[in-house]
Amino acid sequence: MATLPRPAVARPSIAPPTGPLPSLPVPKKSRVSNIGPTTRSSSSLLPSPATAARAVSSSALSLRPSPKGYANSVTSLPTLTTTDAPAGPLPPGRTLRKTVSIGAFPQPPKHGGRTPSHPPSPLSASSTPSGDTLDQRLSAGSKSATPSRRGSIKKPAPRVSNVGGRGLLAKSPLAPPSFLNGSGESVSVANTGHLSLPSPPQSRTSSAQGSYATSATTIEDIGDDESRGRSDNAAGDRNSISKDGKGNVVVSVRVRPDIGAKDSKQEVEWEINNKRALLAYKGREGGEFFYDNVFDTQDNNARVYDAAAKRLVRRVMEGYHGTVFAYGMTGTGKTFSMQGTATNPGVIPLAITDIFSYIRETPHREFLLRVSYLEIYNEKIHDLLAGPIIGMNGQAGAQEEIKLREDSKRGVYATPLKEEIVQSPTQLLRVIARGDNARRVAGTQFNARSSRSHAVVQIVVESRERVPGGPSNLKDSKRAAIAPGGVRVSTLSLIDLAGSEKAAENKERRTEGSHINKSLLTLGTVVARISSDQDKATSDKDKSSKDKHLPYRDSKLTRLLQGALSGNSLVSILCTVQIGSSGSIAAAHSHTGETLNTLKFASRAKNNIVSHAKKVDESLGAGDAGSRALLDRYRIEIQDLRKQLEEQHKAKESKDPKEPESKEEEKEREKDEEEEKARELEDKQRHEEQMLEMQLARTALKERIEHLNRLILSSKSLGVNNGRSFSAMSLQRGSVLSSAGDLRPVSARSSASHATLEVPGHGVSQAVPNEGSEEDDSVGENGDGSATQGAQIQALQSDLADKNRYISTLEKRLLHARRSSHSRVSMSLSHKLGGSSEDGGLVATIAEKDAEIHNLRAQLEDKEKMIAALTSARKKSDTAHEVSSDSSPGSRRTSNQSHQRSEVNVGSVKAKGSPISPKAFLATSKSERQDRDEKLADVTRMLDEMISGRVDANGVARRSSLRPVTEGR
Ligand SMILES: Nc1ncnc2c1ncn2[C@@H]1O[C@H](COP(=O)(O)OP(=O)(O)OP(=O)(O)O)[C@@H](O)[C@H]1O
Repeated sequence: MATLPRPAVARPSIAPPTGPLPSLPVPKKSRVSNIGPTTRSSSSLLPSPATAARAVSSSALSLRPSPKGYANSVTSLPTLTTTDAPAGPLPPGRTLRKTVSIGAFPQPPKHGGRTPSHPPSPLSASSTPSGDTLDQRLSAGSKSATPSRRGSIKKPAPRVSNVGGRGLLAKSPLAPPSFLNGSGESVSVANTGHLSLPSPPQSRTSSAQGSYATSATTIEDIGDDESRGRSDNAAGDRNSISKDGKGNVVVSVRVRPDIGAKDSKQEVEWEINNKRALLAYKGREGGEFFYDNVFDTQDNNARVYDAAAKRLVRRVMEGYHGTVFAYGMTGTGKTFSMQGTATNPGVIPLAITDIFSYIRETPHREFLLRVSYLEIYNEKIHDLLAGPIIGMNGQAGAQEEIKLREDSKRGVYATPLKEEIVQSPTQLLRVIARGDNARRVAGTQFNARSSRSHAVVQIVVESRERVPGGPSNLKDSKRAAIAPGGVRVSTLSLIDLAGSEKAAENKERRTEGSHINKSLLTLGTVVARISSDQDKATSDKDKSSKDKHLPYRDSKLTRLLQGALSGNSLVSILCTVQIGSSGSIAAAHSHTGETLNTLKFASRAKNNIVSHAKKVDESLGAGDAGSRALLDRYRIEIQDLRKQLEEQHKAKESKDPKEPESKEEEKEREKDEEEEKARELEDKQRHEEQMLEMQLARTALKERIEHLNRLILSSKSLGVNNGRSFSAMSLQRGSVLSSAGDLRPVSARSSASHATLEVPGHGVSQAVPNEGSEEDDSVGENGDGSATQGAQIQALQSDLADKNRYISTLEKRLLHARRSSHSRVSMSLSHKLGGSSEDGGLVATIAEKDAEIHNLRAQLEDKEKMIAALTSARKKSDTAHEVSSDSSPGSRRTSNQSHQRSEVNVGSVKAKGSPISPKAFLATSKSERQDRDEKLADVTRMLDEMISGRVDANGVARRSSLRPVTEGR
């Protein structure tokens, strides 16, 4: 069993599209080697560089009438003659690179339900059920590895009746999957550094045939290739492009090998001269047909591509619209030429290789590629990339109808059509292979896998100048995002037409055939009517009026090709024929007729179609053309996103999501702390105020106590130890005596002595010294205790009342101060008191002060008791005095007078006067005086003890109140 052919270098990776671009061979060099001396030595029919040069320069050839028969039958077709250019030697070793390049290309998948006529992809070998297929592929691979024109010649595969592919070819689940993974899955699109584009949407719906926005003029960018240092041997010398635009249309004829032909006579009648690009029929309707290229049966696809499409593809990359289509009878090799095989890739995969090679060779521009794939089947357009439509019931549903529309900018386009953005050759091939799988094919009389539809691959190429310095320079504005130049949007259309055929026996095939034939007939009609006078001198208005008379609308095919046929596009037409035919003579004769028709079509196309394709305008991101350019959209979107990112970054820098929170928290905390401090301060102030108030209260209490103490001391001094007190009492006594009416100065002295008590806040009568009171003094000093004691008690009661009022006033002030202070700081105080040692200390202080106040009050009460005791003693003394005086009227009177005095005259002895005369007082018995003295001594002792806290005030008023003595009594 043969082994798989191994290329010299690794095949392109079929890794996911997100991976880096695979290492691609350089197709130009590879394919150039195909026409090198080594290859050419194998056969005289091998193409040479000279042939290639001649082929491309054919547009500059002179036209002359054909001397042979075909010119007679088709008089309108001129015969082209040319002169071969000298062949130049090719560098050795290119054969190997060429083989690698071709062999590295994947095979567009075919349905597994049929016997493939093309060798399948070697990468699908493991799943290929047919060993023959594998052999075929290996055979093809071997041939490819040894470049030879024989490599492309093989026996046509036996026909297989197959039905499937949308009802034509059954797509068996066991069908070998394409190595391109053309299973209809969406191709993921990822960033690619090569394209320098962001990850775009995977696909989008857009037009297919748009972008024909420029008016047809002659090519004006001569020298583009030279500026790149590239030469295009296969496509020919750019100088061969005539100014009349004929160089923009390349018509080639490819002869399919027919190894199984039984009628050798057929081949004898034909002359195929690829050097001269001549195809001559020596039969009855014979003639010579000259084209831009004639490929014989041993020319492989690479040769075809180099000569017929390579230059066009390059021009598309430069900004021209280009259309390549294969035309010919069924089974003559259109699909073979367009798609090729794994070992003999056709125009489409080679173009894809070239596209990405061009991108690599053009670092100063950035590109975006999107691809769509449609077919026209029975005059209906179907999207081959849309995938199966699943209806509500889970079954296949109908695809949305695709219509052709036209506008002045985009020309004729199909919509809605899915477009997929591709970023690598593999990805692009996968997408196309997926469309191939969806294409309708069926077995016919002449082709086991006949294309039953016209298939149109459209690759939209967007490109723009790269901005120096990278995308960072595109920060300023949207306008800057598309600066310095606009975006070119050009379209490469690669079309594999269905083949014309005779009426088939199968009704379905007949229906298909009728549509195919009708559309091809329309195409022929349009091509036949296109005047070769359509040159650049023709105005657009005249041209459009002419277009209106052409039957483009008679078929969707011609409608879709209108832009290309009317001159807005570079055009390359590859007509395929088969010379010789197996079968009967009649069939062979019919076949020859079809071949001649194809040749006639090619000749008309060659002569009539004139393209004045012009490099498309670069859109500046505005208008319809600009709006179609995804490159602009993405760039602007990138710009916007970048701006947003920068703004977010700036915002983040200025206000870090975490920092602001922490700052806010910190501020909050600081605020709280400040508030706390303020509260603490307020609390402190309140404390201080409280302390101040307490201090004030304490001071007031102290003052009151001191006052009371003074008062007590005075009371003591009156009757106990203090001689001076007695002196004072004597004064008091004197006053008492004076109050009796006889001793006026006593009153005055009494007042004076009373004033010495210094009772605050009490109106004191001015002391009037009485010089004549000596007697009174002596009386007092001598123990006139009775009158003196009552006066003392009265004075004490008066003072006590004053003191109580004073205390009451102080208490009121304290209470008021507390209330006002409490109203200011009560709230903050409540926060601060809890817990702190300072607060605890404060509380303790307050408690201490309260206790102190309590003690003071207790002392005050004791003193009140003392006063009460004094009062009681006085009463006893009075009672005793009354008892003693009851025996004499004088004494009773004195008692009455005294009682009357005590009741009425409390504060002013002087006012009432003393009813007791000193004599009466002195008349008291000695024993009584002694008794009084004893009692007075007892009272004095008791007072001393009470003051010192040793005596319990039994039976006296409680301590709980600070009532004035007068009230308490
Ligand atoms: N140049 C060629 N060399 C070798 N085999 C060829 C060549 N051209 C065509 N064939 C073979 O002929 C068969 C028919 O070719 P193909 O399917 O490409 O014809 P077609 O023109 O596309 O037919 P249809 O119009 O019915 O689709 C295929 O098996 C293909 O491999």
